[in-house]
Amino acid sequence: MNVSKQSIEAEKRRIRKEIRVVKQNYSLEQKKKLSVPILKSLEQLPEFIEAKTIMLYWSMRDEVYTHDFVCKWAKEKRVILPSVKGETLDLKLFEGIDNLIEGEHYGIPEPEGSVFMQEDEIELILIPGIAFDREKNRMGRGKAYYDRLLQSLSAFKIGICFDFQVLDHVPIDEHDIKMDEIVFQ
Ligand SMILES: Nc1nc2c(c(=O)[nH]1)N(C=O)[C@@H](CNc1ccc(C(=O)N[C@@H](CCC(=O)O)C(=O)O)cc1)CN2
Ligand SMILES: Nc1ncnc2c1ncn2[C@@H]1O[C@H](COP(=O)(O)OP(=O)(O)OP(=O)(O)O)[C@@H](O)[C@H]1O
Repeated sequence: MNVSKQSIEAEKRRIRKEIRVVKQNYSLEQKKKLSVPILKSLEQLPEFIEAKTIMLYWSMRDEVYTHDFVCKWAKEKRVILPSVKGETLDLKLFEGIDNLIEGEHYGIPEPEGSVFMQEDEIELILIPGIAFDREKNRMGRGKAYYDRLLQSLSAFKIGICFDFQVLDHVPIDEHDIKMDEIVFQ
């Protein structure tokens, strides 16, 4: 691995640590409250309003809280969630909380059932991240799941986060894929 790649990864590690510390100042309840206005602005974007098939995520404790949002919009739109499959993400249709099972590796709830194959029908993807910058760069948890997934999808990409996750600059390497929009508050 060359020197610049090493320093990018070191910088990403430093940022992940820094953000983790800030997040510890907020309880789950506080994060749920902070998530409400963020999701409100998401719902107002024309790209969101118009999309019929959207990929969301089932939030982990440190992310913008999406559980109620997923259930709400699944009544109006086709909602897809990621399912961890080795080093890649499968896409699966959300068919209600009762059909969620614990995912492999990280235990994130994900739909049980067959893989959603019509990838090109996904119009919008909501993507969590550890940090974003104003150039719409994103860095995630360091496993490159979304970077790999986004290579093959042409949907409108929206990064979502709390305001303290927006930095002046996040380090990027050649694999990192820019967002089309960042929603935060
Ligand atoms: N809600 C949610 N679902 C998602 C993702 C995500 O970021 N958020 N993913 C996006 O890629 C995929 C899962 N990727 C993950 C990659 C790494 C870790 C992870 O390293 N966890 C650490 C501890 C948590 C942390 O780093 O803050 C661990 O298990 O030790 C978790 C999930 C698919 N589903
Ligand atoms: N599309 C890809 N194919 C192969 N390797 C990749 C790809 N994207 C990134 N990598 C490598 O995977 C490692 C982790 O990448 P990176 O730090 O960019 O992940 P991330 O954006 O934080 O994670 P995620 O996308 O899961 O949220 C790096 O060594 C990176 O070079």
